[in-house]
Amino acid sequence: MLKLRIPATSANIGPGFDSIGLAVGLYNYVTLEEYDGLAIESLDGKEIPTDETNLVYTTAKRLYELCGVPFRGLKIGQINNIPLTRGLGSSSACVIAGLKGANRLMGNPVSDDELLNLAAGIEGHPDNSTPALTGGLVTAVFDGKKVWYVKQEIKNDLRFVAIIPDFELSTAKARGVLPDTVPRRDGVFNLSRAALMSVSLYSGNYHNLRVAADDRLHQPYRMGLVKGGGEVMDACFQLGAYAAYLSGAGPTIMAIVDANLRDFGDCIARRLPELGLDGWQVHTLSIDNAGTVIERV
Ligand SMILES: Nc1ncnc2c1ncn2[C@@H]1O[C@H](COP(=O)(O)OP(=O)(O)OP(=O)(O)O)[C@@H](O)[C@H]1O
Ligand SMILES: N[C@@H](CCO)C(=O)O
Repeated sequence: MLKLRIPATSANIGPGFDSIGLAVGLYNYVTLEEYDGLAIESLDGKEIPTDETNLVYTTAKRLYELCGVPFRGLKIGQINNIPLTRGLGSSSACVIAGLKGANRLMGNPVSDDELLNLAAGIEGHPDNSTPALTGGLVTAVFDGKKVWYVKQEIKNDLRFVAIIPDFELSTAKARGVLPDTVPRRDGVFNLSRAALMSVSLYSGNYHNLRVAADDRLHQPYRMGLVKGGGEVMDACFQLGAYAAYLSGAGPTIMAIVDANLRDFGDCIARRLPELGLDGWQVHTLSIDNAGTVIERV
């Protein structure tokens, strides 16, 4: 039996739509073993699909088929700490668990880079799936077949404070509100900031982050789907965050704060009820530079 640990991921980081993402220290755990049939158990009682539509199962089965290895079936156990459909890469975590786990069960016939290509093909974009496997800060291009990427380990002097609404927002719905074309000035606005975000996080030039996190490609269109999101962003800046942005497709708001700002998470959690946002959760997370780990064989 295998046990995998897969990190949550935060994609886009403001302007890097479909191209920049990072992994954080919030983990799903998945056990996998070959089995005659299908048995999927949610070990923490969270509601997940336990039939043949389960994403860990479908991706694992797909890799067996791609490799031409007879597929008997799988027994899967899941601990699901990454909240579903909240912009923290829950689907990528399943895809990576299925691919990495199946590959190991078959004796590792496929390279990690090829697993990343397959994962991006399944997800449609590489900004969650790549850091979910590699960890760290990832800047990536998916050309439809291959992911061209750089992983950079970033220092542990930042905290990523995930402010998670009590409602879901599927990636499909959040992509559905985006326009097909954007003005050239918005393209220039974003590409300059995406480059600045990537290099500023890596180099520790955190004073750039507030400007670098601004975006005109997706956040202005999606914020209408996140009731209270604008107020939460304002509160993050009042409390001293370097930056705040819509994590992935939302609805989670992610604040980037200095690690020395130890009470930021408590302060924002106290502010939420004042904004009428009961039921939201706050997790203060560190960068995960390790990526997916096979903890036990
Ligand atoms: N632990 C899990 N077990 C099984 N299926 C899951 C699990 N987590 C997510 N999924 C599947 O992935 C879907 C959510 O994917 P979606 O892309 O909408 O959100 P997300 O990955 O959390 O957000 P984002 O891509 O913006 O970070 C769920 O509806 C479910 O089908
Ligand atoms: N880049 C993706 C991340 C969500 O999977 C989006 O914003 O739609």
